[in-house]
Amino acid sequence: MMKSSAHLMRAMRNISKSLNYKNKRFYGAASQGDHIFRQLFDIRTFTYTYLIADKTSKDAVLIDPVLEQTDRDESILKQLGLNLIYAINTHVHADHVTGSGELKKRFRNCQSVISKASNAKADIHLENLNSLPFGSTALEARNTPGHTNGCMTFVWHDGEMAFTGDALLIRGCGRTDFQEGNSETLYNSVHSQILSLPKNWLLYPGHDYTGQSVTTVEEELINNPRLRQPIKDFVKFMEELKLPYPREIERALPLNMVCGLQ
Ligand SMILES: N[C@@H](CCC(=O)N[C@@H](CSS)C(=O)NCC(=O)O)C(=O)O
Repeated sequence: MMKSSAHLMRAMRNISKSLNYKNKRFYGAASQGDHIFRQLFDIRTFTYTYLIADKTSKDAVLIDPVLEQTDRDESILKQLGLNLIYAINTHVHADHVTGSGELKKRFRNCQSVISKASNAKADIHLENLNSLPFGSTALEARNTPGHTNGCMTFVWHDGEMAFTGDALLIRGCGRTDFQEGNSETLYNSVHSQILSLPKNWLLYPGHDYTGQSVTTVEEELINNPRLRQPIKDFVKFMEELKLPYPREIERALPLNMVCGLQ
């Protein structure tokens, strides 16, 4: 009996080691340590929204909220007793309308955030390497153009993770055929600003169309079929992608240029 429980403990330790799980690491949801983290999904547009909050100050941020999920986001924030201070957009989305405008109406301390390079209207415009502090932590904003000119990736050093928007998707990347997209620029952004992070850091995408939720720098360096290629092959691959335009592009772009419903 003693032997088998020791065996079980050893096996469990090995499993957590192989998952690289430390108390500090978060996957889909966590509330241990000083922070709360949630990965939320909009099934209609396959969009991920991320909630990060500081447990002590109760200050919270949402990355890439979706308009149609505002009731969900409001409920979670209120149930957890959080103050939403930033509704952050990784870029001007073409496939869905941001929830930023509606969230601002429901949370009076909430400010909309987007990159300066996006040329969109917002309360806060970020430039490369700006820090966005909340509670005792902060997000670092990195310019990662290529999918759009104004795309930003948000690096959360305390969580050892980054939110890549549509620059890097799991085993994929954002399309580069509209909104000033440029595949060479995207390749250089992803390699220099995202895949240069420590290999075990977690990467959370803006969308997933295949049922996956999280990856790591190392996994993408090895397995990303687009980005592990030399740049010239990547550019050719992106030229041949030929995806249909997003269904909601005509509704989404003008509203997202002013950070959602006003
Ligand atoms: N079918 C969806 C849009 C799918 C799409 O184009 N996704 C974009 C991100 S949102 S602009 C993308 O970059 N996809 C890359 C890929 O390889 O799929 C809709 O109609 O909304």
